[in-house]
Amino acid sequence: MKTVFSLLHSRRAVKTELDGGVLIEPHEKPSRAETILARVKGQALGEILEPEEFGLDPIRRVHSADYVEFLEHCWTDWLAAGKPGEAIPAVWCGRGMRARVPKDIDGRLGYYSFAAETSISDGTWEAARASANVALTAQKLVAGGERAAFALCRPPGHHAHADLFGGYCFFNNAAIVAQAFRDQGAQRVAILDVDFHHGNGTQAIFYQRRDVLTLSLHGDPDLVFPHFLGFEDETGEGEGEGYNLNLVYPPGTPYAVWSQGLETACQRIAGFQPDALVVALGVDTFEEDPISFFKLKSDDYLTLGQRLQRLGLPTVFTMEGGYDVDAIGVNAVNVMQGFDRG
Ligand SMILES: NCCCCCC(=O)NO
Ligand SMILES: [Zn+2]
Repeated sequence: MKTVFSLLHSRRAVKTELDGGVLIEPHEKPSRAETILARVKGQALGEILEPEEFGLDPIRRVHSADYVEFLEHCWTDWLAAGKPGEAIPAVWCGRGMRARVPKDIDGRLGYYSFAAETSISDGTWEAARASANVALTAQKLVAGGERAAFALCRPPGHHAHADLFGGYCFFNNAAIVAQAFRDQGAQRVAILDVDFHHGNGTQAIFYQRRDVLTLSLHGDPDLVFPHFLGFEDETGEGEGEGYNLNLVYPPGTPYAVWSQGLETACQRIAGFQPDALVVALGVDTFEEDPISFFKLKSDDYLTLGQRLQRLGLPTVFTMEGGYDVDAIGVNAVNVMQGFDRG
């Protein structure tokens, strides 16, 4: 399987993540991508390509123009306001307030985000743009005939809404890929999110649409991020009713249980008969992940890859979460090797 990777991921090197009331070293750090890349090379998974430049149009097919504009200028606006630290949202449009875009950078940070753990600093814009280019390059490979491709994206994307960042995500790479398939003539696309956390952004982007089926297996939002979306009664709206599936699991869930949900999702995908499949691949489902509570083991990712291959669909993998850096390379590449072996 070919991998797409950009060294520009390393421009995303914030020093802070708000966690438990303190600023910690971010879990979403450059060594995650470097470790996965080393494993891709060590396992001779396949050719490694740099991304092509696709510009802002494919991004704006998913994200609002004002949100993209905000992200491009956020850091310089923050500096111009004389702020001493990294850009962290601290005020939001609470219930009963007015959802309008303020002029002030503090107000705009809150307007365009849903969580405070995702700091912004110099280079975040460049890295997020490169991550979307990585995903679009993988999509182009698959649209061009490759059975599958691995978009080694960093920063991740599945929490990003059309005009909201959060959960370490800025551009929703999986959604951008799905929309690119649709814009190139695919009638139906499925997005399967196997990250530990609910793909709230992906769900929201396609919630009223029936051309893109969104499915997510994840930790109970009553207990974990993103807390305010991802419950099993969210099945789509209007035209999209019946085209969203959430499967929620408790602490300690092992592969034996999680894989039953995977099977349910795979059967739903098969019934939808998509022209392409996008897999939002987080491996924070791993038993040792520092911020999650499932109990998948490294070999389970081989089995996961094999099951996905059996769907028989052109497939783009977009890298999402996974924070046990020692294991992330083995776990992520196991999915690809399981897929390749079929
Ligand atoms: N306390 C913030 C947790 C953000 C979750 C990021 C993630 O892995 N999403 O898939
Ligand atoms: Zn996650």
